[in-house]
Order: sequence, then structure tokens, then C-alpha cells
Amino acid sequence: MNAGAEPSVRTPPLPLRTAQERLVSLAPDLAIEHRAVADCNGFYLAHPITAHRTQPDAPLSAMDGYAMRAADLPGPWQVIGESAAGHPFGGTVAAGQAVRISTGAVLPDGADMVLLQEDAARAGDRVTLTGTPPSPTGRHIRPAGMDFVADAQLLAPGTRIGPAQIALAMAGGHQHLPVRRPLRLAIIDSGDELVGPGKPLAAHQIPASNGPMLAAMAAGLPVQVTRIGPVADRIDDIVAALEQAGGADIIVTSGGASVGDHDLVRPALAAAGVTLDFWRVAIKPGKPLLVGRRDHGAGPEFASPQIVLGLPGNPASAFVTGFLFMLPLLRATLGAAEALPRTIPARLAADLPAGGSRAEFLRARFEGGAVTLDPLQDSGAITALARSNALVVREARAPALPAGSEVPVYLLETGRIA
Ligand SMILES: Nc1nc2c(c(=O)[nH]1)N[C@H]1C(S)=C(S)[C@@H](COP(=O)(O)OP(=O)(O)OC[C@H]3O[C@@H](n4cnc5c(N)ncnc54)[C@H](O)[C@@H]3O)O[C@H]1N2
Ligand code: MOO
Repeated sequence: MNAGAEPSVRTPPLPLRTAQERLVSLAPDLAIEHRAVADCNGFYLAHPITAHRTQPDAPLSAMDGYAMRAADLPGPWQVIGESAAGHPFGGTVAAGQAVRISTGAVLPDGADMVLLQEDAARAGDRVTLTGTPPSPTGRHIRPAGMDFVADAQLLAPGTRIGPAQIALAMAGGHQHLPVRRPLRLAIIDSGDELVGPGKPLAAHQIPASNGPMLAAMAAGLPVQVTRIGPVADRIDDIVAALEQAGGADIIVTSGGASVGDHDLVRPALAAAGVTLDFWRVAIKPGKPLLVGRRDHGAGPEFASPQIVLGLPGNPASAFVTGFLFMLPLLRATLGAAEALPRTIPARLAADLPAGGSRAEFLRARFEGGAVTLDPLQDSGAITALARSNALVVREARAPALPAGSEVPVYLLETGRIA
């Protein structure tokens, strides 16, 4: 879209990939901070990190037993001391000698093998072989540098930091990691029919469920969520909600994105100074998605424009666009190397009819490599969403496929998909 050209219903909906790439390219630039390693779970690494040390820094025993020279097999040996984890043996193992050793302890000089204690018998300071000696290729020794050597790259930029990455950074001698600061996300529910929690409902009203759903989708990421609404279908009210969200890096709305007389998010965005970047994507559900931005003007912390992502109101549409657009935008802003979700191949449990003019994301269950479509594909059906753990991708105008065919699916982990 050219700058200044207002997208209209006459502008064809964008193909999915084009729309996703455009959105991700708008990701705000969040400042990089140095955060205590243990507090980095779920963040993305902003710069590569290298090892400040070698691990292990000396050869270690991988088992409890006796350290000795393989050339002395089959023994017997005289025990001359002990090497425990944190307490190395200071001497050297000579011919016919052994050192009692524990897992993680430094292998004494002169030794090149560890005999498991289960394969040995000890009487006083004499040890004899009672079982199988270690094979020449498995002497229960972890050589120095087996895990990593000083200055080697430990983690690449854009890596998601989880429990194992925290362990690696700590072992590599890091106290802090460079990550983008937590993202401020405002989520706005809009619609006259919506009611917030704990309030009585008339027949024409429904509980606002999209806001909590979208917040839960983002919960695994370092995101501070502010929930606003539900907001009435009045331009002034929506503008006021957008002002309330003035300090957010990203605003996600749901509802009011379509073409009805009460779908007022677009005019409200214009009134609030948001320039529309694109509107409508050729996907089902989720077509009326919109993306806009406005200058923050709130200091150096907000160097990039604020992004507004308007999702359709239907719950399945909000979920699918939350998965295909909101989460990739959050990941890209937080510095993820890979912002877009990936499909995996699965076998269709039943025939799949031909597709329509939009790419579709069908709610389904994936079990044992096979995927079964939910019979209720209405974008207002939350039950179907709640019992699904996968989205089957059917490309626009895809031909009908027989059961057993391979299709791409997105897996949705229960409770935590970010
Ligand atoms: N004439 C046309 N009508 C519609 C079109 C179209 O192209 N031409 N597009 C349809 C499609 S596709 C979708 S998707 C919907 C989405 O419309 P909106 O984004 O404007 O959503 P609303 O009309 O506000 O609401 C739709 C539906 O979702 C419920 N809803 C909304 N917000 C929430 C919430 N926070 N929690 C739970 N449920 C919510 C709302 O009550 C409606 O039932 O438009 C089609 N129409
Ligand atoms: O695209 Mo709407 O999201 O079909 O339901």
C-alpha cells in the first residue's frame, strides 16, 4: 500500500505470508538491557554470547570408583588417596596405584581410566578387579573441554532462553545476558454486546473472552499486559481506550474490524492518529485483520512507532490471527531469530474437501501423527477451539484430498503456545 492510500474493501486482501512479513518488519525497536541470567527465562538473546571459561576445565571422572592406569589391568592396586568433587588429589598415580574417585572429581595425574566400584572389591588399601573393566573407548573420563572451550560461541543471537540456555550461560561464566526489555502490550476488547467479569448478562450480551484468551496466548513471553475494556462501539470510547494504551509498545484490539455500521475500530484509529498500514488478509478465519502505527512522542524509551494490530472479533478468528500475527509480532519485537510459527506434516484421518478462495486454518486434533478436523468450523465456536490442539492449513483453492494425505499443521500446545 502506498503511504496515504487508505485501504478499502476494493483493495484485495493480502496473501498471508506478505501480510506476516509486513507486520514483522514493523516490530518496534526495544532497548537492550543486561538482565540477571536466572531472570531471563522466556527472553530472546540480543547478542551472541561466548564462553568465559572451559568446561570441564580438567579431565573429570564420570563415575564413582577408582582412578588408575589402564596399562595396569587386571590389577590389583594399592589405594593411595582420594579425589572427590571439589577436592582434587594432589599427587600422581604410578604403576599399581589407584585413587578413590567420585563422579565429577578431577582425574589425578597419571591415571587414564576409572574402574566402577561395582566392578571392584576393596580390602583396606587394596583393590581387586571383580567385574568387567572399562572398554578402551569408555574409560568413564570426561576430557577437559568436552562441553565447551573458552571463547567458543555458546548461544546465537535470537535464541529463546529457557532452562537449558540458563544453565549453559551460568556454566559459561555469565552473570547477566543481553536481552530486549519486557514488551508492553495493551489488549482492548471492543463491542457493545461484551460484558466484563462478574457482571450480570442479558440475553443480548456475552462475556468478553478474547482479551483473556489473547493475554494467555502471550503469557510465555516477557510481556507486560494491560487489559482494557470491554469498550463500547463508539468512536470516542475506542479513541479513549487507545489513549489509555498510549504507553504500550503494541496495542492489540479485537472486534469491530469488519465492515458493519458498528465496526468502528478503523475510524477510531484514524481519529487517534494511527495510520493504517494494511487491512484484510486472505485467510479464513481472520480476514478483517488490520495493522496501523502512530508516533509515540513519549521519549527515547519509545523510539519506534506504536503498532496497532486489530484482530477480528469472532473468537476463533481472534485466536487464529493471534497465533499467525500477534505472537510473531511479539517474538520479532523481543528479538526472536524465528518469529513465524512452523508447520509440521500430518496425515489426514478423513477426506478433506477442496478449499475456497482464502487459505484456511481448520481447528483439529493431532494424535499419533494423524489429524482429525473438528466438525464445528464456525469462527464463533469456542468449544471447537478448546478441544483442538492443532490447526490444519488448507491453501486457497486447494484440491480435495483423500484420507491418508499429508497436510501441514500448526501444533498448539495446551496452555502455552508462545
Ligand atoms: N458483510 C460482511 N460482514 C462480515 C464480513 C465481511 O467481509 N462482510 N466479515 C466477517 C468476518 S470474516 C469476520 S471474522 C467478522 C469479524 O468482524 P469484527 O472484527 O468486526 O467483529 P465483531 O463484529 O465486533 O464481532 C464478531 C463476533 O465476535 C464476537 N466478539 C467480539 N469481540 C469479542 C470478545 N472480546 N470476546 C468474545 N467475543 C467477541 C462478537 O460478539 C461477534 O459475535 O465479521 C464478519 N462480517
Ligand atoms: O474471517 Mo472471519 O475471521 O471468517 O470469521
